[in-house]
Amino acid sequence: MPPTSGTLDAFLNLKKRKRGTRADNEAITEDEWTHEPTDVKLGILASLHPAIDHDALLDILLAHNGSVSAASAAIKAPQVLTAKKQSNGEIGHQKSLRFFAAPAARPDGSPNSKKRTKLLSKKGATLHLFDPLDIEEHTPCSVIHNFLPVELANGLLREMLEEAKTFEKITFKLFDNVVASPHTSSFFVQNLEEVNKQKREYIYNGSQLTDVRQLTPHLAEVKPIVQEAVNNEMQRRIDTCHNGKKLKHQSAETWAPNAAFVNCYDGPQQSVGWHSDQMTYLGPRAIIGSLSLGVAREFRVRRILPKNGGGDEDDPRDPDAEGQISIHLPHNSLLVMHAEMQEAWKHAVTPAQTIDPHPISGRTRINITYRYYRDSFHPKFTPRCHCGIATVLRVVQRKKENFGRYFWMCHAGNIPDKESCYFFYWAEFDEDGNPIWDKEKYRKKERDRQKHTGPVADELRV
Ligand SMILES: O=C(O)CCC(=O)C(=O)O
Ligand SMILES: [Fe+2]
Repeated sequence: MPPTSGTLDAFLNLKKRKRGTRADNEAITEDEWTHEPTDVKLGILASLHPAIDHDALLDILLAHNGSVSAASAAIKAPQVLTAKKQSNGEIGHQKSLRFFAAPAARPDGSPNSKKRTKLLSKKGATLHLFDPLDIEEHTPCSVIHNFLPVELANGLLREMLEEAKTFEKITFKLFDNVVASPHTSSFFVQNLEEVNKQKREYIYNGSQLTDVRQLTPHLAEVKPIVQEAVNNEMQRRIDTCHNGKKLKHQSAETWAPNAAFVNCYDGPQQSVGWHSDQMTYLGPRAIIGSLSLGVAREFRVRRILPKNGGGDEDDPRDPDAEGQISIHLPHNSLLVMHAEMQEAWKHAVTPAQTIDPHPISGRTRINITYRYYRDSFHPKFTPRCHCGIATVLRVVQRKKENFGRYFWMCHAGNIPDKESCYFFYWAEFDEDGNPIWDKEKYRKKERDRQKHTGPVADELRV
């Protein structure tokens, strides 16, 4: 999610100031910002370059000695080019794929099972995809348009618009500050018992959720339809892309969603920054069924390019390093994020300059991600850190060394006023992604950790 300032208010005030005085892309003078703290500078940079990772923005800012204008100029320079908006600001039209594609291996790097093409979406270019065949060929996603019967889709949209009136922005800690996501959301589970369990037993970004709701009638009605479609899509992907063999650590179970995370984007500027979805409770190789309703928006994906520390390759922090792919998601489309996605790709909903209003929702887009919380990933089974909190499951994405390896780590770095205890434990899974707990190794790790008082362990620097 994009960074904002030290306090949200400060950030919003700065944004107002900025909006009131200049257009978003207009040059900024350094004098104004020199004495602002880093997080405020980051907020300014984020508002000028909303498509760039907050980690990358911080790195770029630091590389330019904290100068907002120098960092912004560097981002605009061709070598750190960001998402390209079409000059007219409208959602792009399909470019000829022949221009971008040539025969080669599959985009996720796994062996070919049928003749495929390699995307030539280059640094600095965004490839806009509308056609489900292109989407499944060039990304780890598949899309079904006109997914639900019209009345059901419209009914669900109306129901979610009503619910969204009381959605809130998620707050989280970023660089020692509490900031808010640039859209609103809420979390829905099967029944009251699950609501209470979610509130008491699960931790997100270091804290418990306060807004957890029961699936509404339409959310519940649509769930089995999504379940069936996602399982079919999963199998089809395994057959067509992986020679009939699921990925290592991909669950062999039926995908059976038991939660829905609902996002509301009210207007073209609301967005979600580059991220991979949390796998802590879903397990490795998670699959997510994502339903889009209302205004069509762009869902962008990009492959993560890990770095080996050499610095002689393309900058992996650059969101455009291998080009972004924009998947256009109209009302009533189901996007399946397949097992290849969360570990090795990031996704975002970038701000739009203009949108075509939807007859029911006006400028608003609703997105529902159905998720399968697996029993074996309940926090009562996963490692606890020194802070006494169940740990978060992550995967090495930034370094070539250990790329794709999973680990459990302390959440507390995300909690305001709390320091991380730097707990770190390599995660092990069986072929189907079930956790393997080597109790002896875990106890030894515990003893070692308790002795550990020094700086962050090297293995933490992922
Ligand atoms: O709105 C979308 O399409 C994506 C939302 C998302 O990435 C998320 O909820 O994690
Ligand atoms: Fe996501």
